Amino acid sequence: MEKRLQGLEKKILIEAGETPAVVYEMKKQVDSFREKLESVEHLSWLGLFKDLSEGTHKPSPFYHKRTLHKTREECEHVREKFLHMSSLEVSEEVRQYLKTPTFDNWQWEDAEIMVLLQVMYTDLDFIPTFNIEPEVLQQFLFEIYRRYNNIPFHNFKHCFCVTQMMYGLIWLTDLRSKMDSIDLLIMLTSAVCHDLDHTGYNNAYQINAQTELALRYNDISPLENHHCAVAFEILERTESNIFRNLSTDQYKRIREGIIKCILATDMSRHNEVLNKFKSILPVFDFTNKDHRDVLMTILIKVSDISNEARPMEVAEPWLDCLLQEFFNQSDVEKLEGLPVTPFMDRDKVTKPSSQTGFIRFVLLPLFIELANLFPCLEQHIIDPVRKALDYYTKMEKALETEQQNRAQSENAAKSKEAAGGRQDSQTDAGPDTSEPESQLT
Ligand SMILES: Nc1nc2c(ncn2[C@@H]2O[C@@H]3COP(=O)(O)O[C@H]3[C@H]2O)c(=O)[nH]1
Ligand SMILES: [Zn+2]
Repeated sequence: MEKRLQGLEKKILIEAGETPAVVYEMKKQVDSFREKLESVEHLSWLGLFKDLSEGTHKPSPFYHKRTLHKTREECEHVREKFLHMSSLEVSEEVRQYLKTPTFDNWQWEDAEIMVLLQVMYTDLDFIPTFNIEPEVLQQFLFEIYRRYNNIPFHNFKHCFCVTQMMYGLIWLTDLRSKMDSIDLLIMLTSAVCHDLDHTGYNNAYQINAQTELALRYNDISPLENHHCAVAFEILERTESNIFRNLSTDQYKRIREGIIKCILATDMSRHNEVLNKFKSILPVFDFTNKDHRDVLMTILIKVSDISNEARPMEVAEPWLDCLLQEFFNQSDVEKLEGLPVTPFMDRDKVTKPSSQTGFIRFVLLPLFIELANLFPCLEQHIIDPVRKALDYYTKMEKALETEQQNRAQSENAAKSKEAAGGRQDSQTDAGPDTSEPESQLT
């Protein structure tokens, strides 16, 4: 509209020699319309962002500067790179490294990540077992890449990390000898799909803001239901349906499994899922389907929150990304007058405070139960988490000491200032009788 108006203005200017008042009026209306659109957060996917840096809070560095969804150009560029690279052989060294929780995602760009996901499907023998055509797997992976948004944390790289941890756990625990291929396919594909089209605002926000998702799913795990629905939207299309050569019964079982796994990632169900696992642990039986189903939900939950099980140089940038997304949500909650999610509030949370509580009360209790079933995991996922807890506990103490020191020196400076002020006023008013020295003089 703006462009057409500019064109019209130019034409009139050439023909009439000056801009008529009616054009000025129209320009004013277009400006005010743009302003209106830019201030409406829920229209952000139009690419018309309200820049939160105008507010009193420090702006999130890039969150609002980007469009939520990937652009067509961005996708095509990555797709071309991916297709080009997918024919290249991935070295044995990388294939082995990919099976370990020490894998560093930050060293790989998105097209390479897609190749690595392809390697996972290949090395778990899914291609021949389920008769998956390479082009269909590539199309599936491309759609997955496309439907993760440009947000700080719940993005395609997070999808990869969760899937890679799941993949690592499958190898470390030798699950291939304990569960059948369909279960493994369910686990890996659930991890790939588990946060599809996340917008960077959690369920509490969805429900409080009465978003479209909350309305659609009646406030019941709106996000997880959506991630799952998007997954099956992709799988409904023949060209990206990696399950298209399976029997109806196999497809049914896979669909049921994926739905269970993705819905279990809703953290409001954390205790429910963990308690179920604890109750069957003493009698855990791999031949029991119910037991295997619960284990699958635990494995996806562990993978989903496993950043702190990674080396510090991999984990710490993830925490920055998470806090960026958290702070953005709480900023928006404040702006919209919604209840502010306490653990996302930049005025209340610090890096170490966020991690010590999370590791103590959420991560370790969950990881320890999984390690009860698979003691070999202790060194791979529990030891690094304990190290991280130690690191953040020390950081928290250092921060507290620094705050105390700062408060003390501020108080000292204030008292000094007050004393100086008093002395000045006393000089004006006459001798200070309270001071021994002045009494002597
Ligand atoms: N504080 C903290 N929270 C985490 C971490 N990893 C995951 N989470 C939380 O766990 C949640 C898992 O589900 P979500 O992806 O919805 O959102 C995630 C975050 O809220 C972490 O390292 N630190
Ligand atoms: Zn996730």
